[in-house]
Amino acid sequence: MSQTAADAPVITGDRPGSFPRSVLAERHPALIGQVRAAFPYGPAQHRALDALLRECAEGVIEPPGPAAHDLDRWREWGLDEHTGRSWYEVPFLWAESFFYRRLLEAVGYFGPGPWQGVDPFRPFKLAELRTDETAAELAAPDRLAPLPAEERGRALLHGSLWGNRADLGFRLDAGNGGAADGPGHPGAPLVADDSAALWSLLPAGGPGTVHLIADNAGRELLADLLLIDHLLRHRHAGHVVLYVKPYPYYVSDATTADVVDALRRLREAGGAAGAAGERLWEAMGHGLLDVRTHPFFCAPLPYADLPGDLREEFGRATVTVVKGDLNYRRLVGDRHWSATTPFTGRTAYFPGPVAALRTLKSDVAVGLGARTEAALTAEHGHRWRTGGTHALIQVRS
Ligand SMILES: O=P(O)(O)OC[C@@]1(O)O[C@H](CO)[C@@H](O)[C@@H]1O
Repeated sequence: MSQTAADAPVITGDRPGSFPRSVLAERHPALIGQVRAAFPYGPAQHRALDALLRECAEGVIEPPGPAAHDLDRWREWGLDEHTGRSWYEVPFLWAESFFYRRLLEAVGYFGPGPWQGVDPFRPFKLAELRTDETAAELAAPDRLAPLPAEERGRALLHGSLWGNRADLGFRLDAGNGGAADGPGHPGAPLVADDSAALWSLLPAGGPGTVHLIADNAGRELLADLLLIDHLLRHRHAGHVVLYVKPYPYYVSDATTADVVDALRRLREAGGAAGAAGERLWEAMGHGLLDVRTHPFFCAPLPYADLPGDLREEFGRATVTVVKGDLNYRRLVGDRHWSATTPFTGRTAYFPGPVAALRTLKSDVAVGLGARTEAALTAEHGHRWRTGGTHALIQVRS
């Protein structure tokens, strides 16, 4: 069934027991606690964190101070309209984005001062680069090495897709600890799989430009970088642009510093992963791999509101690959769509071919077959949408 925005309600946290409500009421306070415990913050930062905690628990949305560096930008993004309202009643996407903005402000990230630029999530991201799971993933390219390039490409695409499950915000929920034991794992059937269409946009030897809008640092980014190396090495793309966040966001979203950490981790891994790390390091030096960012990547807005400069950039890409759940919400619109609403219709506005690679971790889903949706709901209830156990690849050529 096709649907327009007018009949698909915007997702908010107003319903007790709903997924967004649990994020706002439980995940955010837990995150404040984790960040506080990870740094020797001073009294002013503790007071600001206490205030944010109170505000999340019982209060209404407060604006940033009048001297905030980005006040005008947030005004354009709906601040005046949402100030003074409950966190639960404003659009979920807006509330989450603004929460991360406020958390960074509370710990002094935006400065001026000695804590300016100190990423409050960095200890968690660095720890992830040192886990056994990460080490196992970095050994995988050695096992893939004897396979034909096409098969390796498919495996690396799936690695990048399922890498999206390694999102640190998602793992804050106690109930999500078991996601790894659910039906989802690399190789499990996808709820939608347009990967053939994706590969047909990227024939080997083609001079294409791939734009990849990154999601999480750590394991997901390592897998993305291995895929990018494959695309460049086998000439599926002559140029790759990797878009990252301009500041820490949704706990583990990748920034430029995280790309550097990931490239260092790849290089020290040795073997096939290490060789990929060396090639990527050089590719950056030669401008074959560009890392870019833009304030819009931390905006509480859908991609339908892309600013003109990004619209032009994406319009020039052979394909833009959009990673992860949050980017998916922004790509199709953070609304209660019917799951059978066509993906092609929802992304028709996008200025060029676009591919979504995402594990399902929120209420939003479009582009599924009616039978697929019915089977998923019969087997898992609502949980297939939010549990991170299912994944999709959707393409609009
Ligand atoms: O974009 P990602 O990393 O795949 O997922 C981000 C995410 O965990 O954060 C939101 C809740 O905070 C959810 O909508 C979504 O599942």
